[in-house]
Amino acid sequence: MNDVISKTRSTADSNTFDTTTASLLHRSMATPTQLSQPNSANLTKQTLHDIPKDMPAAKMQIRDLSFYYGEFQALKNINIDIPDKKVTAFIGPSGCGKSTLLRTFNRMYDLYPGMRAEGSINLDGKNILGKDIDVNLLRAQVGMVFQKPTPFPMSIYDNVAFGVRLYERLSKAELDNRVEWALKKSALWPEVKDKLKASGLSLSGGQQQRLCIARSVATKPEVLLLDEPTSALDPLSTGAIEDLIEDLKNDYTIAIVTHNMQQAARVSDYTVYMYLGDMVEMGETNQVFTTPAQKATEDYITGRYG
Ligand SMILES: Nc1ncnc2c1ncn2[C@@H]1O[C@H](COP(=O)(O)OP(=O)(O)OP(=O)(O)O)[C@@H](O)[C@H]1O
Repeated sequence: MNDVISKTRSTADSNTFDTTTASLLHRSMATPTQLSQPNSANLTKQTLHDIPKDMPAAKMQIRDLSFYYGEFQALKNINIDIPDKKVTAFIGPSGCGKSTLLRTFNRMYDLYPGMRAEGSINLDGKNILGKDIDVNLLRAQVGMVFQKPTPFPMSIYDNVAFGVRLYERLSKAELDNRVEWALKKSALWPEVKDKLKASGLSLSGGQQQRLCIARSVATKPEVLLLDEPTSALDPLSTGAIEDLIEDLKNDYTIAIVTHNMQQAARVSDYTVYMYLGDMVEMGETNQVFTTPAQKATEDYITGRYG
């Protein structure tokens, strides 16, 4: 697919994509979150050696990653492996840097002046923080779904076809197939197949979020980033998205930020606990939730934090 993207990207209207993405991001990044006050300060500093030894093959390797909003350091020397075709959940108190970390995985911060990352993030062995990286191509490889459903003001069909049209040249029949495929992958097809020309904005919140997931998977990314994807949804829609995540991990490497401990426990294979910009603990979800290595992790997941 990368070849296809490389060949067609130069002819695509990438400005349209960037402008739309930028306005979406502006909405999601504009309000800095309040820093939480600690009550569990005795953390053992995480080091590279603390990455679990028996991890499956890593799709992404994050090494000594620091991130700055101007002078403020939001991420401090993070070292994590993101396992291939697994779900990795990021948990931690408000303001600990979960969303910031997720946004480094496809360099969303590039759209904003004064933000910078140091260290390296290797995607299949290539450092995506390098100057030579085509960020449009990167964002096709690493798709993102935001907290609030953000369908574009266009038809359901066009929402899903949007990114595909930017990066690939498909015939009408091929595009129809891709749209149907993505809507089926996102468990939305039965509900929208008879109204593909209706506005994406006419769907319910839960349907809109599945539409956004369809839009992301339509370009066939390798990694899917989900930033609190169900926080604005009712329990039924949340259940549908969680089932979907379970299904999608057969094909994609998924990183999810969630405030919902039960959700992290339900959907993820690995869990990362973060605190004030540090990665405190990473392990198999079952281990992190039952026998956390750090007292701070235990306090947080048992609700004794804060
Ligand atoms: N656009 C920004 N400009 C300046 N500082 C920011 C910006 N976005 C986030 N921050 C700061 O960076 C730190 C990490 O924020 P981030 O949003 O990544 O935390 P989070 O763990 O995702 O929080 P939440 O769970 O509340 O969404 C916080 O101290 C926050 O105030």
